[in-house]
Amino acid sequence: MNTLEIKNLTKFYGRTKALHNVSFDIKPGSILGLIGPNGAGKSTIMKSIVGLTNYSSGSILVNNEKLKKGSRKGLKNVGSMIETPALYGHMTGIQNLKLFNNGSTSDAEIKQIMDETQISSFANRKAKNYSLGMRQRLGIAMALLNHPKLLILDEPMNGLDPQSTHDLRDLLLKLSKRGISILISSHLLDELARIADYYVVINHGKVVKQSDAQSFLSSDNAIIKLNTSDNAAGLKAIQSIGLDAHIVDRTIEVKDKGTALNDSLKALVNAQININNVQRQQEDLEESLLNILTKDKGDK
Ligand SMILES: Nc1ncnc2c1ncn2[C@@H]1O[C@H](COP(=O)(O)OP(=O)(O)OP(=O)(O)O)[C@@H](O)[C@H]1O
Repeated sequence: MNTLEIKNLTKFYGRTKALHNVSFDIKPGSILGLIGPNGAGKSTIMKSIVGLTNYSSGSILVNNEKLKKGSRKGLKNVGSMIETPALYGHMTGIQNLKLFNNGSTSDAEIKQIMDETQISSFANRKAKNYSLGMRQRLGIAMALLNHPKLLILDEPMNGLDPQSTHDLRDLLLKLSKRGISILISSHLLDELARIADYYVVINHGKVVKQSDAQSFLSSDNAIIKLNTSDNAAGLKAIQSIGLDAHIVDRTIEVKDKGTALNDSLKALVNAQININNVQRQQEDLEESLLNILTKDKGDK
């Protein structure tokens, strides 16, 4: 059973179509990174799940239970922090936490959540005096109340310093190992790449790609970098067998497809060019995303 199933979610803001037939699932204990440019529709998906906005059509199931549009019923298993957390500024962090406890979280569990999100040192101060990072951490603590099976976090690393970002990453990995599923959006793609098991790429309200993290990054976009005794002649030899190659920063770069590595090496040996260095460079998440978005533009 999937923790979350979104099917054909479509949303109009007035006449603007913000989401168009969006479908994806999250399995128990997995972390799904929702990525895409500004205005792509990530927050709208998250808000639709937690009933902060009414979607126009489609369905959302949490633990096989279909959510009613605009209703919070069925959300007992969902903890969320979307945009800036909704805090009562005149109340302290602990008071805010206790207010959002529906009674199912014991004091000992609240203490554990405070320790895990590292808010104990400022939990007795009024929330209106918190920095952005403190607000984020309290927001995450609130999302962890009431034993969620699904966590929805919109840009949770916003405003966090490097140490807090690192700690949040560890916490999210720990939670996923406990079986909690996580839907997370972030513009910090390097950070996301360290935790996500699965990615869904949204562009102009549509899912343009979804895949597990491993195949997302090992898709046909790796590059072979070759340094040889004569790069100009080497490039010619590699291009002559039909491979896509260029010289970048005094290195021959070959698009890694199929048997490109073997074929390039053979071509160099046949042309009697010495190979000084060979590297295979995997594309990172940011490059993958840019490639997908560029391709999506080209398809239009
Ligand atoms: N309340 C609203 N009224 C009208 N249009 C809206 C509203 N909220 C969002 N939109 C539009 O819906 C589209 C999707 O916005 P959304 O906030 O979901 O994008 P996002 O991917 O979360 O972007 P960002 O990365 O900037 O947070 C955008 O075109 C946006 O202008």
